[in-house]
Amino acid sequence: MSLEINQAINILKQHDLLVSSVVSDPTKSVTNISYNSQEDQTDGIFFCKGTNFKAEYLQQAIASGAAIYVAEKEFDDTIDRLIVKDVQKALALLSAAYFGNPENDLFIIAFTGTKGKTTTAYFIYDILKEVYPQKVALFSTIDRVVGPKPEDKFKSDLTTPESLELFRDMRKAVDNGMTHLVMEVSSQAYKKNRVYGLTFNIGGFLNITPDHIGVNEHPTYADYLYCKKQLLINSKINIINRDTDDFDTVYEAARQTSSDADIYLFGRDDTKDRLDFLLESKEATLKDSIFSLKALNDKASNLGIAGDYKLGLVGDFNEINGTAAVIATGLLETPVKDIYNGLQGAHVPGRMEHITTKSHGIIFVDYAHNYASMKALLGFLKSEYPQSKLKVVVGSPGDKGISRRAGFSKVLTELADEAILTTDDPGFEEPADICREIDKKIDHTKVKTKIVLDRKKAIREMISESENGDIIILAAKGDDAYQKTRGVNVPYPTDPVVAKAFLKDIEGE
Ligand SMILES: CC(=O)N[C@H]1[C@@H](OP(=O)(O)OP(=O)(O)OC[C@H]2O[C@@H](n3ccc(=O)[nH]c3=O)[C@H](O)[C@@H]2O)O[C@H](CO)[C@@H](O)[C@@H]1O[C@H](C)C(=O)N[C@@H](C)C(=O)N[C@H](CCC(=O)O)C(=O)O
Ligand SMILES: Nc1ncnc2c1ncn2[C@@H]1O[C@H](COP(=O)(O)OP(=O)(O)OP(=O)(O)O)[C@@H](O)[C@H]1O
Repeated sequence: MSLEINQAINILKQHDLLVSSVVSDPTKSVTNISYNSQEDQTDGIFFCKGTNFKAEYLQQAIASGAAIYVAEKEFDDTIDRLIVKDVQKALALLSAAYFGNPENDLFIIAFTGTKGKTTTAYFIYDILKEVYPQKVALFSTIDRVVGPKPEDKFKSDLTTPESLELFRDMRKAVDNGMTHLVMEVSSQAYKKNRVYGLTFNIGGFLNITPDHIGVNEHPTYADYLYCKKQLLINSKINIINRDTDDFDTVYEAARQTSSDADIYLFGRDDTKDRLDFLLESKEATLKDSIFSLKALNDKASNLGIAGDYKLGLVGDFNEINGTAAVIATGLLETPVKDIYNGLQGAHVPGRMEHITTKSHGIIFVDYAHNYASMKALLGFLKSEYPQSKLKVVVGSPGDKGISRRAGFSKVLTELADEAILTTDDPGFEEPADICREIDKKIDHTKVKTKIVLDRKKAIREMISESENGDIIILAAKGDDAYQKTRGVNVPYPTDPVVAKAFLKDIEGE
């Protein structure tokens, strides 16, 4: 991979990002790209970016071979440099060019939403794999898949990677023969310009509720919404949940760059205007749910996807994600039988996984980790199993999503019977303080609670204290295999592994 400095300058000029440049030989090409001084920089272009960036990092980069740097201010006047208005935007544009614009060789489907991005991305991935085996890439919060071999699948660090890694992994995907990419786009991705300059073939909007608001994320809900809606402004075809909050704002964003013919609206309420697909729940059991999709106009009928679908994942919210996936894959003219089969067999690690026990009720492991998702989850379980006690093991992270704590107090009071409050990624906060903060706003006349900080112990206690008829919900951590504690990812076996190991001890195979 390489990038000629002339080309870099032209790209920056086209986007009105270049402030000044000092370049000895513009025909020279760099053969390395990095924003981390700890990496090799031989003949490379180095980006000075980040809130915690220090001038000494550039000196390290120069010492290890950087040929030119890109920054928002002059840190050093001894080597070539491009001074830009926005280094994150520059990083995205120049990374795309450096890696040979792999985005042009991929059909990219991207989804955003406060909740359901990962689930919808896996649904689409599992459906498309039926039609394009070994040709579908996935960039999700859980895994990144850039090729068909086992080593082409690895754990993600972010929901949407930094632009350099994004284009690097797209390049790998294209070189590995991938033709389609399904990805999640977080609001932070737009806030940090990780996807700057990228146009998506299909962009989907699932929902928005207040979340990710705080010092390290979005200053206000308005900023969160602004960032989230950017996905639709940057997508050719749009799929929107008609029932989302702030629908008018979201729809207007789609209309900025797409005509009505390229905007597909789905929802559960047929009295709402402009609806293309009506979603109706038909049947739900402990293991699966059946929903139907009705086409309400010619545009929708033309996709040929109306009918019944079965999901191997319960939760009425998953029918919303499933519908979005059916429409997205329908737009690719995927045969209905493949959509049906892919959806029926879809599996999302840590999302509504259920574990049956012999005499301790049913255990659900789910990633629900704010008021809206927990309300959807507990509300669904309550309506399906009105006679059962809902017993929740949950914690809330430190250093971020502070509003989730009050959200948990509220939703546990509204819907749970018992709760054990425990540790979940405490970061630099004391987990006991976080649990107490949740506990003090719970109405204890409605729900019985206790605090058990050791998460494994909390899970074991809840299982020991439950019997058939009870529903245990291990919430908010999904398949996470670590506890983020004081800057370190402390290994943790995952909730399902802890639960299954304990059941084996007390119930045998
Ligand atoms: C607050 C924030 O968004 N930070 C992101 C950002 O960090 P940054 O650019 O400010 O970098 P920094 O951590 O301040 O470090 C400074 C710079 O010095 C460099 N450095 C550092 C040390 C050294 O020795 N040499 C060196 O060159 C680093 O490489 C970096 O470029 O860019 C980094 C990637 O380059 C991200 O990893 C990082 O995400 C943080 C860790 C994070 O967790 N962000 C969360 C909030 C996030 O983005 N979440 C969303 C999901 C939200 C949702 O669920 O919807 C996501 O997309 O994952
Ligand atoms: N459409 C939806 N509406 C409300 N809640 C949902 C929806 N889809 C999933 N959930 C709930 O949210 C949890 C997280 O789902 P998922 O991982 O798919 O969302 P996400 O948008 O990727 O979340 P995050 O950004 O927090 O990683 C699920 O475990 C489920 O409890």
